[in-house]
Amino acid sequence: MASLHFLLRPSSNPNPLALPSRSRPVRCANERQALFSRIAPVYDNLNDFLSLGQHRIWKRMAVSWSRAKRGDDVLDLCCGSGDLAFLLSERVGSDGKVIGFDFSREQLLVASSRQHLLLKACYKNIEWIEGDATKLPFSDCSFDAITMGYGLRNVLDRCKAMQEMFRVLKPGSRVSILDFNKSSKPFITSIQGWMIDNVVVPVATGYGLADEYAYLKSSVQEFLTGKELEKLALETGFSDAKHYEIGGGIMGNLVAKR
Ligand SMILES: C/C(=C\Cc1cc(O)c2ccccc2c1O)CCC[C@H](C)CCC[C@H](C)CCCC(C)C
Ligand SMILES: C[S@@+](CC[C@H](N)C(=O)[O-])C[C@H]1O[C@@H](n2cnc3c(N)ncnc32)[C@H](O)[C@@H]1O
Repeated sequence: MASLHFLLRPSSNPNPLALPSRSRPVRCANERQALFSRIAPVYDNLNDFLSLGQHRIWKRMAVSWSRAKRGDDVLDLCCGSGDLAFLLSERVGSDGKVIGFDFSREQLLVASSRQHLLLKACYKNIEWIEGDATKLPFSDCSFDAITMGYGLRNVLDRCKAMQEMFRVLKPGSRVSILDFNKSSKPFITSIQGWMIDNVVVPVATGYGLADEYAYLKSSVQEFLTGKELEKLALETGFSDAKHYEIGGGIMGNLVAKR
């Protein structure tokens, strides 16, 4: 029986029906948690549709850059519905162990149900844990690799999340962080903004999730550029950090070595 381990705690969102207004930025962790729980039922299908399946390629690249290998203990932070955790699971095999970690129980429930539906033997090596990326419940130097897909931009205290990743990684191991690229090229920024305004938000509106997807644009604007991400990693203590632009510059991936 595959492992399902949620740290049980009451929902921290007192009123999940109180949607944030598009004019008001999503500022507190509870609001973000509620946002990701609301989009959980459609998240996977919308990613496939909106990226024309490209996000699967970007996620494979992120997992490959983590250098996770057979038998490793690995962590997928902000795992959501589990795409990167499933890819990691195939790489580390049944001798390895994958932890998918997220603060949205609804996302973890989707991940866990996919784990049971996909029926691959190696997926038994995945455990889902509910918690906050800025307070990881793991000992120092526990993991051989960490991945994080579309997570860091959404975490309120990015410095703390980076410090926690550094703490739980074994020396010599890598973290691979995939996200939208906050480009310094105005052309890329305009294309990205145009896609969100004219494709992503109109499609999401059809599911009653306009505000949730409009948040995407402001979150990319408030994110760090590739150079700033490299600087953050080095300041956190990582010995090496390199940011790669992918998907024509729309996406980026930071690889940092402890
Ligand atoms: C992978 C996608 C979205 C992930 C995602 C991340 C978030 O932080 C969210 C926050 C709140 C709500 C939703 C999300 C969320 O879904 C989909 C990305 C779609 C893009 C707009 C990219 C479209 C790309 C092109 C179709 C492909 C072009 C590639 C080519 C090589 C130039
Ligand atoms: C856009 S989704 C990405 C999901 C998945 N990694 C993927 O690539 O499809 C962002 C995820 O980060 C999680 N998240 C955001 N802030 C978090 C935090 N502080 N602690 C734990 N999870 C967080 C959300 O619940 C959500 O599932």
